[in-house]
Amino acid sequence: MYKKTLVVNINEGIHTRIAASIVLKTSELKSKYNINLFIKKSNSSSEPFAISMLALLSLKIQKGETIEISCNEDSETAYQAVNEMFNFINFELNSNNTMSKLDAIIEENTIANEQIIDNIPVGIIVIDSNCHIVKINEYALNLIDSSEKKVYGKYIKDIIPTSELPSVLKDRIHQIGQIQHINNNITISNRAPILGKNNEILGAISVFQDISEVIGIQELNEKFIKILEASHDLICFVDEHRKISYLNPAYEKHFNINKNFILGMDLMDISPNGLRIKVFNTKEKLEKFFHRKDNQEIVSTIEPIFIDDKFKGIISISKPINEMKELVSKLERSQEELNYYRDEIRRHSLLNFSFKEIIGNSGSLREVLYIAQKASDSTSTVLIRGESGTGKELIAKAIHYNSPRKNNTLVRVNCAAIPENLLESELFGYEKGAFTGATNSKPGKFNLADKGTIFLDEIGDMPISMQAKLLRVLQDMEFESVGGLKTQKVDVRIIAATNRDLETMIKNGQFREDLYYRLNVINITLPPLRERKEDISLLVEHFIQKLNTKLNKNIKGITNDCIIYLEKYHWPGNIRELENIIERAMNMCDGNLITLKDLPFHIRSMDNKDENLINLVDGELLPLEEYEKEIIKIAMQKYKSFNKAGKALGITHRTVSLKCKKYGIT
Ligand SMILES: Nc1ncnc2c1ncn2[C@@H]1O[C@H](COP(=O)(O)OP(=O)(O)OP(=O)(O)O)[C@@H](O)[C@H]1O
Repeated sequence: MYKKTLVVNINEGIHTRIAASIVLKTSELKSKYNINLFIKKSNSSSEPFAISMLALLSLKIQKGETIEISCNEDSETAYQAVNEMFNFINFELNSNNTMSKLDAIIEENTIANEQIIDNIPVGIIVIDSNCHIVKINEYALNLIDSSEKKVYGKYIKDIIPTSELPSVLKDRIHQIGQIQHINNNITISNRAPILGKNNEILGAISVFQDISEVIGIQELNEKFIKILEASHDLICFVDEHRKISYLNPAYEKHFNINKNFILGMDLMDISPNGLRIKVFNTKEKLEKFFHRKDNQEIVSTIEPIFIDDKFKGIISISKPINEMKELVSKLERSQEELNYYRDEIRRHSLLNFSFKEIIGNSGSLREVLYIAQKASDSTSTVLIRGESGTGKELIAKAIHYNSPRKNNTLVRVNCAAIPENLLESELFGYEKGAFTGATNSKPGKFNLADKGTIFLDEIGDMPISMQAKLLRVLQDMEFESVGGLKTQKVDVRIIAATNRDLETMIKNGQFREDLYYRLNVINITLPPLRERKEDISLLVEHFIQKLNTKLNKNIKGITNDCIIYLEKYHWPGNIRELENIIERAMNMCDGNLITLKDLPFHIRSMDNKDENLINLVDGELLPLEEYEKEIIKIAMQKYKSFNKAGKALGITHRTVSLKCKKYGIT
């Protein structure tokens, strides 16, 4: 490459006529030496431009600036061509440097053109025949967020990678209305080649406009239409010329009309006395107005539309009242149901969770209730033992709902009912993706019981592997969910229950001893019903009352014979069994008193006659007082008066009364 620098000494710099002289000289030298010449400002980092009017004018070379003339060959002819151009500028142009009046007019014209291009509200980019940017206006610079200095002389694709101008140069074909993405904006562009007098290619021009906003508005419009079409309200637009311009499908359907016959019609011709015409004329909004239209009751809101203070028509939105009435009555019905269930739940919670609902007057039950009431005030772990059906769950609920935690949750986990492989995730929860099917994370029972109580029912059936994990929670109140890395801390009160013989299970290695001691802080053992038969008559009375509501019956009581038989029975299923037998008897009962025939056969067939007067308990005799208590009770149940009972037993009524007091017989 051969190059030479010189200082421009022309008073007005390289203005239009000078640029034209240089271009003319360049084409002379091209025909003489068949060589291309290039020019650039010496201090500029951009590539040299092939000499052309566009390039020279874009460089805006001023007096005193140093320029570099070059040729991309290193030959003798290149040397001569560069030197001739150097001499031409240095000696001919630099010395002959005054601007004529004609030059001034041409220059003014060029400047005016430039200003027009800069102020036009579209983007303009011009490239020369080498794809270098030679003109870019303000609009385009704003769009690409750059400055003239950074882009002039640069290869177009380095500045706008999506530019199609190089292909316009190559193919010499106009491109019209092309969508182009520039710097996150959507533009529409026209592109054209710039051809010289002899049809030679001088460059290419792109004129474009940012239409991002237009596209955004179009999208918004489409979404808006979708909303209108999906709405159940009856919607109608009337434009500023009083023509119907839109009806939504709900409107068409409700009034059974086809929009194609209505759209474009004058509102005056369709509904000359309606509310819409009124709002159209007065331009005053009508809100929630009840009226009749086509014999149907509807409620409408009709509003004038103003855009930039200009009246653009009206919109009416209506709802048929029948539909609303239906909705309101549905809502009222749901509300009633809700109130009913709310009351039921409240009633249930009051009924079920008070100690008063635990029936029985026997010493053993009173002892249990005393401990349970004390346990309510404490936060210590409670272990409730007792045969199936003795009321363990009832006691657990009573403890929770009488404790300071009563406003938080009581969560029951039946350890025997949950499969071993699910128990851990049930208790401690799991994280999303912890196992196949875990599409969402789920909290465990311990999370749900935070600040409340967890009731671990059938704890004796908990698999030994889980017992270790449970022990950790009992010790530290800490655990990790399945698949979770974070240790979670909770504040949970533990009540456990079982009907299993934990001590034997420990001996057999089926229950952890350490867990047993952790659980067994407050021990409540519920006596089986056969050991507190004195509670049977009270329980029977309680169940009759409770079940009358459930069964919609009005049973008043039970005969004494029945009670005697019920007390003789050994109750393997305890209170649950008694409750079931009373429910059955109430179903069998024809009158309002349960009699022997209503009891199941296995109870009423228990024959007294073959038995001894006194039954031995496990082959052992009981203390005399126990028998005395039993006899007095039976007598009082049968005769209901101290006198009569005394007569039957051969003792005074006073003795009967004293014995009743002694043994707590009411
Ligand atoms: N003292 C009581 N007073 C009134 N009802 C009771 C009493 N004890 C138990 N019941 C009733 O007996 C039924 C069985 O009670 P519960 O479910 O509490 O027994 P459980 O010992 O937990 O039984 P399981 O070990 O089989 O789970 C329930 O309907 C309960 O309301």
